[in-house]
Amino acid sequence: MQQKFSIVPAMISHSKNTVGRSSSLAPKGKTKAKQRYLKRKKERRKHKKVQPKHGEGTARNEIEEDEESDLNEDVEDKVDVMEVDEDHTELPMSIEKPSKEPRLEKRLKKRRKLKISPEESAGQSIEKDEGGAAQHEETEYEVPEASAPSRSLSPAAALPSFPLPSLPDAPTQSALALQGLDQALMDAEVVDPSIVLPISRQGGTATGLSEKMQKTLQELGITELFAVQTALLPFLLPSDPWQKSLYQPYNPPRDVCVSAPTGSGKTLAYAVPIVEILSSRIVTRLRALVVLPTRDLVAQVRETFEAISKGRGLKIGIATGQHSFTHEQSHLVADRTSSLLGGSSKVDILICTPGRLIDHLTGTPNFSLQHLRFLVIDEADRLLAQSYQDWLIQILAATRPPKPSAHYLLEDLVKDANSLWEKAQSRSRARHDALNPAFLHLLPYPDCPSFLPEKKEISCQKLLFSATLTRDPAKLASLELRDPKYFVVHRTPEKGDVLDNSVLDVVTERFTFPETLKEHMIVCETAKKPLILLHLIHQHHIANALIFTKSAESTARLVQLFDFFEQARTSTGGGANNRPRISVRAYSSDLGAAERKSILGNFKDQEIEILICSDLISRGIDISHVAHIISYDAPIDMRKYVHRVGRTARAGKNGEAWTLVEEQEARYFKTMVKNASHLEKVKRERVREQDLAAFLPHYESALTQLKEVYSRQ
Ligand SMILES: Nc1ncnc2c1ncn2[C@@H]1O[C@H](COP(=O)(O)OP(=O)(O)OP(=O)(O)O)[C@@H](O)[C@H]1O
Repeated sequence: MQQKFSIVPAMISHSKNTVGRSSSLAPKGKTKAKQRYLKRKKERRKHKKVQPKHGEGTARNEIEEDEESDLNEDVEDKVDVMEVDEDHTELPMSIEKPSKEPRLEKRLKKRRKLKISPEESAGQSIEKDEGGAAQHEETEYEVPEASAPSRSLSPAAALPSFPLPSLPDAPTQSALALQGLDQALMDAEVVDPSIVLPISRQGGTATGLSEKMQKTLQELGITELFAVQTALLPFLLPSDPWQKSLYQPYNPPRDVCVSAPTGSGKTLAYAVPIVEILSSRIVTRLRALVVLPTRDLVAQVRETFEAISKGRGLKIGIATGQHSFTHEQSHLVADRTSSLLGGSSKVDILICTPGRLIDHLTGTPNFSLQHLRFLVIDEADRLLAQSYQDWLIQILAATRPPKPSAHYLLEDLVKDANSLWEKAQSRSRARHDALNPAFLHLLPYPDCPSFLPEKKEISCQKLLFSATLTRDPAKLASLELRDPKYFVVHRTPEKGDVLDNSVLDVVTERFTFPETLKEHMIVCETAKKPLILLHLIHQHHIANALIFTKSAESTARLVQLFDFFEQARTSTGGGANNRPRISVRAYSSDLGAAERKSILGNFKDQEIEILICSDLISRGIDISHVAHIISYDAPIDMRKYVHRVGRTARAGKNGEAWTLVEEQEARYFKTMVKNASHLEKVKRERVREQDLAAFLPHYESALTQLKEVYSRQ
């Protein structure tokens, strides 16, 4: 009995403030469990007395057995205490310390330590009733595993053994990628990039193009349609003339998302149908809006539109912030003085950057998007990542008719007669001409109810394009696409490809690269990178190249070093080869818009051989003679890599891409490319020390000069 009580303080002694009555109460209140326990104990004692006769138990064994039995008792005591507690019998508060068995006491002390819960260790006392429950839980888990089987008297079934917990198999990468994916993307039409379709002037039906357009394209040297165009033109220009009509309020067109490699002709894929459809318009309204991320791209796309819309009478405008706001306003809107509910546009097609577009939406009177038939978002993934003034939300709101205000007027009539009067006044002052049918309820007189099931859906068709289209469901949802149709221009799977699902490849960023592109990488020491770049350019006679750095600052520094090197090289007779001094210029956001335009013009005219640039022109820019791309600073993600290298090998031309990878970046870069299943396409090149030797003297002289310049600054 003493042993039984000796265990109780072990469970509660750490809680000095526990409330309880005298110990004499506990033995008296024998429960059935206690009686069972005492019976078992008796049996065990009997059994022990018998044991020495059979075994050769030493004194030590006896002690161990004793301890074991104590432990078993300990366990059972705890069970008893639990039962006592369940019966709401309070535990004894003061218990005598056991006078014998120091080893057991040691073990108990150890266990006491283990039993201290975090709250208690923080000095909190536990109320006995509440703490009791907590202790029960502890007690159950504290039973040492080894001692569990020794409860020989418990029935085996009382201790069911459960299988060990095991982790389920992780879902495959492809399963994860497809989770939450838009069904429309899963049902995408996959287009083989090698498909071409001749533009024949006789059989116009194959391409759906008008005679006029075929003639224009052929004059531009375009004799066949590229893959993305063969898929998109029939979709946007169906043979049914009704579906080609300017507005389709009863059968609004489906929205379109296109993922196609760099240089595959996406611009013409949307520009041609827009020009074809808008050509039937009679009055000028803003009917096509093309949003692009940079001014340079706006200028480029404008050239394309102007080239293919010759003789159509369509007016094309741009808004990029390059000119003053009033200048732009005067080019976009005909009448800014009177209030026109239908807006007043001077252009049919507007190509713009999102920031400037929002400025006009909010600050230019009579600038309206209610007549939009096409909303094009090119480089969609880049633009959707940009949240400037919630540009997308504002644009979409401007294309939608405001909610009919009939109820509103009635309710407001009661609430605020004054404001209603003002509204009615301002509307009646506004001229109502040119209202889109879906906006007719803006008129100050009531909307006549009709028995005809008249739909008033807007006919604005959204067209999204990118070489690295987003799969982000949230971003796609923000576009409020109407029954979207996806086109994915993707290489057909090669033998041995693990994944042969093109859509899966797109969503897992296994992008398609131009067939005509050759890729290399050079792993090098950071300190030797500039020297290796110079060697590369001279060794491979590189010209018509874009060299990408990580920032405008790096661009400026590298250009200066390059200039000093060329100066040193040519002043001593040409150095390693007799190549005349290479003309190199910087192109980054550090330069003003006019200077950038002029530099880009000079590069296009091949007056500048090499352009060292930041990622400002890594997207979309189309310069046909670019033969080499050098990533002086390795790109940090696959999308950036795709767009950089995509500035060459465009429209079926050959091109080479080089990436200089610093030793410490090599692992990251290789993993990135490997994850895109592209590593085998990137050939590793090695540069030997002796190859660099010829460039070293001029390089060192250039470095010294550069240091001087920077120390002066
Ligand atoms: N059918 C065609 N035949 C010949 N050249 C074409 C054809 N379609 C487009 N091109 C030319 O291909 C080049 C690349 O086209 P475009 O700039 O539209 O590519 P992209 O797919 O938009 O590339 P990126 O994703 O890099 O912006 C342009 O110079 C364009 O004039």
